[in-house]
Amino acid sequence: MADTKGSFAWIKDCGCASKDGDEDGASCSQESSLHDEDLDGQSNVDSDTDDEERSPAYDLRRLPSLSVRGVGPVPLPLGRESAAALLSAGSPAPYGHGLSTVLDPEVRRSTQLDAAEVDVGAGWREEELAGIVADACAALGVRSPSSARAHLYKLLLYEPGGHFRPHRDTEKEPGMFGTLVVQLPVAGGHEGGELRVRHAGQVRVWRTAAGSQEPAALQCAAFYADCEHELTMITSGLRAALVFNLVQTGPGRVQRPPRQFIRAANALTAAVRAWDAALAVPDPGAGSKVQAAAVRVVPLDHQYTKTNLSFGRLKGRDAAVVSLLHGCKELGVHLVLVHKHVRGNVQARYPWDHKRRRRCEDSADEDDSGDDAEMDDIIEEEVTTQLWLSPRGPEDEMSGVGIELDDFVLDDKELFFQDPDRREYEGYMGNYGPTLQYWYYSTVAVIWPRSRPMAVFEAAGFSAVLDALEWRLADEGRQASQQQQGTEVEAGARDVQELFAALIRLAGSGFAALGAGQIVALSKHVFAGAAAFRAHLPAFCAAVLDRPDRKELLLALLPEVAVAEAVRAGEPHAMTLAEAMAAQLEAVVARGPPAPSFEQPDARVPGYPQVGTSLCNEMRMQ
Ligand SMILES: O=C(O)CCC(=O)C(=O)O
Ligand SMILES: [Fe+2]
Repeated sequence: MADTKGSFAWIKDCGCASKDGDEDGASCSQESSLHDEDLDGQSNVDSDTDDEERSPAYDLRRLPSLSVRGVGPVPLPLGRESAAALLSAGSPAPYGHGLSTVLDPEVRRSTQLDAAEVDVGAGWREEELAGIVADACAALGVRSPSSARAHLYKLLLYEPGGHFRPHRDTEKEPGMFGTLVVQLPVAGGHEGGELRVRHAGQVRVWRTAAGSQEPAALQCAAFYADCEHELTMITSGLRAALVFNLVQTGPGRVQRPPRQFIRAANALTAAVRAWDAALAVPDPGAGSKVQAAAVRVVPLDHQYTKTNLSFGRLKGRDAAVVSLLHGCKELGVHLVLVHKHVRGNVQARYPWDHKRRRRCEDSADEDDSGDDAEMDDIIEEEVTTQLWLSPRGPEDEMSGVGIELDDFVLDDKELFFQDPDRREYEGYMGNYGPTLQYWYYSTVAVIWPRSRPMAVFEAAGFSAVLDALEWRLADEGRQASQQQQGTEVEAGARDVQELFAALIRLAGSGFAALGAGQIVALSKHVFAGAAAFRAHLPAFCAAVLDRPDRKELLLALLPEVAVAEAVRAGEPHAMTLAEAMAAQLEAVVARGPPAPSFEQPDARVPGYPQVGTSLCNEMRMQ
């Protein structure tokens, strides 16, 4: 299964000889400079990495023939003089903060040279780098490695104190899916500097100092750009690294499931058929709408953005899982970006919080950064879907569907991690206490039995189905005016019927269960829609007449164009509604005219208060 598993980070060390007695317990052997750690810090070597550890190390590869504009050729390993020249040619490296880039040595301290200044040599790029990229792609589980390229982004230099706090890399160019770091040999090497890559509760650690003194060694790491990573402090020496964007070129192709998945694919098909069959049998005991819904949500491992989400460009394990789902003919699949936004009050952690507040206001130096603030009460929380993607492309119609996807997650898995992906703190503002905002991002595959094409709308509820129905009907009109081909029109008509059937199912015991607004909205379809809708007319009218809110409903329904026309044409069911309305009016008339009243309780007559007062009094004509 080697080509179906995807690791989130790949680290290729130098392969130099093992040394005993390394300070932090790690030797620079291949086995020990690569670690997986659980989040609690327990280290355990990942047995999956055996293969890569046996393959040729990069000290067998040629070093780049580095040349830097304004500095000239830079021999490797990097000597003291070239290092000084590079440091003075470079500039402090900023980091991305929201839409801007910010210089803050607390967050990032290193010197950078832009790709445009640096030449690694065409030969090295085409041969050695291409090999490194191929290895990285194999280890990361990239499904079409032949279209992956590494584009140089920066040359980075870290002096003692250099570091980069935990962050995720933004997509710096279209198709970017990961980052490749190639560490260059520097005379004397460096101490400190662990690259720690976190993903889905796991951490992979590269002790970059191990082997950094090897004169001909390249050490590399690659990771998916959405994985949080950090470089801990360099404590001595100098670290030099080329950072590349890993990019997929060309359009990603929707993948077929790997051959090893045949058994899983068969099992999936059988499971979907059983699911579909179970849905066809109404089960009054099934209770929750979630159980009965024909939709399930499969959370993906990685995060994606509107620009890089694509069936053909999924990362690691996600690619295999989605190819399996998409390969199942019985299933419909969409990829969906889901965001959760939470705003809340900040936990008051100190009994003297009020004093703290005053001190914050008084002193500009006081730390009100909120770095250690925690949320207390939630003021508002909202889960939204940002993009629905089918294998054909974005499905705009779906983006407005207010479906609570977190209700439908397979195996009751959590859709969002406990830690937010983004947080924003707002300190004390006037009379308001500090607030925190959290954003959580998740990408999911939404699946449903293909025999129920409207399952997502149905799971979202009555209004979603009704909106979809009206949208389709309007679309049908547009298609008819554009003289669309027969099969498309048929497919549209099928969708409309399917939606209407979903509406009736959602009404549960029938129209009686619907809200008044929903009844009015439906009336035009049952009175003037396609034959399949009109078949429901008797049940619809009977339900209206049976309802306790019959009086208001009739008042709202009879002026509706479709209903009024049916009455004018003498349609029998419409006539029962009109007659019921007439009976109600007769009852009102029989009670005689109401006593007219001229009460004006809010009357104000400026300058003539006594007139105003008398208008406010009860003034009935007897
Ligand atoms: O220096 C490294 O190894 C990592 C650098 C990094 O994370 C970045 O440039 O975004
Ligand atoms: Fe980074």
